[in-house]
Parts: sequence; structure tokens; C-alpha cells
Amino acid sequence: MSEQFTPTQVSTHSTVETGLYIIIDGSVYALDKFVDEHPGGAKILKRVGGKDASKQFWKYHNEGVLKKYGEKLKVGVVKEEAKL
Ligand code: HEM
Repeated sequence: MSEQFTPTQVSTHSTVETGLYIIIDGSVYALDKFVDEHPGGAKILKRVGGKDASKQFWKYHNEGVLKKYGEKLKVGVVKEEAKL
């Protein structure tokens, strides 16, 4: 079973030092090791660290990109925030 993160937990991994997590369609990717080889540049990825970047992702890529890199970079899935 894959690891589960709330959006708040993902948001605590917003920098390269903390893993540079981003959410795409409910999956969580750690881009800290990929950021320097990203063909679109490091800067744009660092701007969305810790956030849901689904909209930006699908603006610039197609399904083939996730097929090629997805499994290698995926660290888990998003779950709902814990209710108080
Ligand atoms: C799992 C996350 C990501 C992976 C594996 C990834 C991978 C790639 C790859 C392989 C390319 C080369 C073009 C292509 O093959 O389609 C690319 C280009 C690009 N990516 Fe990403 N990317 C990711 C996330 C993002 C995000 C979140 C953004 C925006 C916030 C972004 C912005 C761009 C841009 C602007 C380009 C250049 C497009 C162009 O030159 O037309 N990427 N990315």
C-alpha cells in the first residue's frame, strides 16, 4: 500500500531540502532529486513545492511524462485532512 499524506503534510515538504513534494491528480511526487534535470527548469518546480500542481502539470505535459517518470518519483497518495 502506498503512503498517505494530507495536503497539510505535503505542504511541509515545499523545498528541495525537505523533499520538494508536489501533488498531481491525488498522487504525491518527491522532486528533490529530479529538479535539476527537469527540462522545464528548476525554478518553476520550486515555485509549486508543497502544493497541488495538477493544473500547471497538465498545461505543459501529457500522459507520457507520468508513464516515463511517475513510478520513480511517486512517494504516495493524498488522503483527507484528519477531522478534529
Ligand atoms: C512529476 C513532475 C514532473 C515531471 C516528471 C516533469 C517532466 C518534464 C519533462 C520530461 C519535460 C520535457 C517535455 C516533455 O517531455 O513533455 C518537461 C517540460 C516542462 N515542464 Fe515539467 N515535469 C514535472 C512537473 C512540472 C510542473 C509541476 C511544472 C509547472 C509548475 C512543469 C513545467 C514544465 C515546463 C514549463 C516545461 C517546458 C515545456 C516546453 O518547453 O514547452 N513541470 N517536464
